[in-house]
Amino acid sequence: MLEIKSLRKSYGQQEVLKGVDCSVQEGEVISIIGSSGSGKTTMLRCVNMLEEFQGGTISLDGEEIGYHVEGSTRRRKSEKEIARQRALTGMAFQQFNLFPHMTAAQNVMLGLIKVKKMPKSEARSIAERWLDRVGLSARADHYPGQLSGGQQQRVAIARAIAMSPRLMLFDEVTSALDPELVGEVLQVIKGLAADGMTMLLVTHEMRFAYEVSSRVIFMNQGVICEEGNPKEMFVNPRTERLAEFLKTSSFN
Ligand SMILES: Nc1ncnc2c1ncn2[C@@H]1O[C@H](COP(=O)(O)OP(=O)(O)OP(=O)(O)O)[C@@H](O)[C@H]1O
Repeated sequence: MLEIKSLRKSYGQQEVLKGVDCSVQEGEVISIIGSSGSGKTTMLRCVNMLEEFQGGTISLDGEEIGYHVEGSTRRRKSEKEIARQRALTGMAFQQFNLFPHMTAAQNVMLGLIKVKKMPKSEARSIAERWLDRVGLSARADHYPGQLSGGQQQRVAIARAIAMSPRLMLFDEVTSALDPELVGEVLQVIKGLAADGMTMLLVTHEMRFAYEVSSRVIFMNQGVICEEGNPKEMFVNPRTERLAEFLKTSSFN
């Protein structure tokens, strides 16, 4: 469903993605691992159209998405087109980015009303359903400031999924959480994986990547260095780089 071909992305003179090729099939749960600065977050941000890229293509269900810049000109897309394409992928971030003056339910409803043009009552019932799914039905009318970090992250995940994206992107969603709150968020992601949602996760939680992923992608210096089934890869890494990375990671 997702096809990334020869993706290249630079920030100024620094080339961060140096030709990434990756295809994702429906229902796959893929963890992207690798040391800091290897380009994991940048890759997700290109897919979610938060970053421009200079080379390659990203296609979702055969449709080319993303911002490709050729020389100094961007392939022009209308705002409407960008909003529609961005809604094809949902993204949850390390920082939850909830609107503090809106309740949990209102945060989830916002995109449904503004982007999907849904009537308020319908948006509310979808928000309630997803908040219930992430274990927060009793907190629907609480403001982010009244919720723990783990609860806020679960609202952020519910907000992204309520938009019915084809693909969910998770960018280190547990990194900003106190250790005792990590489990509840990982549990929600595990549940979504069990439901068959297609997802790409950037994570430093190696044990989680091992348990939940159908495939793991190891990135190093802007390229995919190794990929495969975590059960094989983590036990018998083919490359020295992955072996070294696993030694310094939390996987043991
Ligand atoms: N907005 C930006 N402007 C300039 N350079 C950036 C920007 N965002 C990221 N970079 C650089 O791009 C490189 C890749 O960053 P990226 O965040 O994709 O790595 P990562 O693998 O996700 O790392 P981490 O695990 O630390 O999040 C890094 O060298 C980073 O400093």
